[in-house]
Amino acid sequence: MTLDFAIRGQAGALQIEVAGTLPVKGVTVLFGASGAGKSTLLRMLAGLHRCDGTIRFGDQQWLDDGGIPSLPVWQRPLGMLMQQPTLFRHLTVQGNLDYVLKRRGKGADMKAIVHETRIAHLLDREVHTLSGGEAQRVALARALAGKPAFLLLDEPLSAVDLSHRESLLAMIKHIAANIPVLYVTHSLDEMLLLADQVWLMEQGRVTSQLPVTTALASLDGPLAKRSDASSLLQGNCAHFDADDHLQEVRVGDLGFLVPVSTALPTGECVRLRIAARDVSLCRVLPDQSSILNVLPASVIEVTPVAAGQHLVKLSIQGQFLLSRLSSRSVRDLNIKAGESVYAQVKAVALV
Ligand SMILES: Nc1ncnc2c1ncn2[C@@H]1O[C@H](COP(=O)(O)OP(=O)(O)OP(=O)(O)O)[C@@H](O)[C@H]1O
Repeated sequence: MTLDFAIRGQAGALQIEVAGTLPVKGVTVLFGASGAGKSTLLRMLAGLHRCDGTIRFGDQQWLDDGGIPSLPVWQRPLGMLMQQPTLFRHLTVQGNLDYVLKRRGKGADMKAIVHETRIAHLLDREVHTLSGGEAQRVALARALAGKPAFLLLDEPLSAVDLSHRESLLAMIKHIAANIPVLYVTHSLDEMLLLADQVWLMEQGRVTSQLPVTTALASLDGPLAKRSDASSLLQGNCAHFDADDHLQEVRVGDLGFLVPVSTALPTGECVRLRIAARDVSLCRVLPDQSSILNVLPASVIEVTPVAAGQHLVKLSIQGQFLLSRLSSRSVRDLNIKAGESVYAQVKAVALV
């Protein structure tokens, strides 16, 4: 079942008009400048901000221009997490969960949810005694208790301190394997870890809806223009060299060597994150280099991105890799579309 919508509404002076189909699987990251209308779009979908148009989930009509009253917020099978956890402060953690269970949590496996969100030790606590990270985990558990068909997450890590972000992100990633998520963030790290799709939002409009690998590598898009522009490659784990702690990851016919502390299961599907500034190019295969990953690639596109800097989009086994080079190197090496080169990848990480 998909969530299909074509809605419009007003947020102050900003007119929001968006049509889309939220994929039924994985994480769709909604990305855009501050004030683009991301939070308002989520609130519109949830029924918390007035809008016109249509929203349909399978055969369930949530909003209809034709005059059918819109489905009330609490009847929409959505779980929502805001920047600040919105819990009832006069209730305990258990009280907050019970509140949802009474209304729409019929059949929810609370044992599994409490375990998944690691809040068993918090159930008797008063909400006002929780840390930001703990409160957000309780809010996540409460969202899951309503047995949502979709999760709408609006910068859920912004009130969580750094030390708890990683575990909450891992939790969200795990949950997203079963429940589709629309996720608002400004963070490239979060996008690289979670996103399957990226929707770019500008001034109340969604201007592109792309797979994350394509969005990252779109040279005319906002992600490639960032100084921390990065690529994601999909691969499968192969041999682990226990002596040097290097995990081989096969990307098509090529193997990347990735430093890891422990071996990953052979065949496991992983993502490789490679910053554009960690990729340099050479014309011939260097015969003596400290760089472990030197791989043949072909140039797709070259564009200037900043003073004295060019971005090169490469194809490597049919996937995209970005390289940020000095304009002088681009000129001296005569890097242009269609050329064959070697990409020297200085740093690569598993995400
Ligand atoms: N209830 C409201 N009344 C008036 N203006 C509003 C209202 N809600 C949002 N706005 C305005 O609408 C615009 C979009 O706000 P919104 O919070 O949706 O943007 P955003 O993309 O989520 O931004 P950020 O990334 O900073 O959270 C902003 O200019 C905001 O001030």
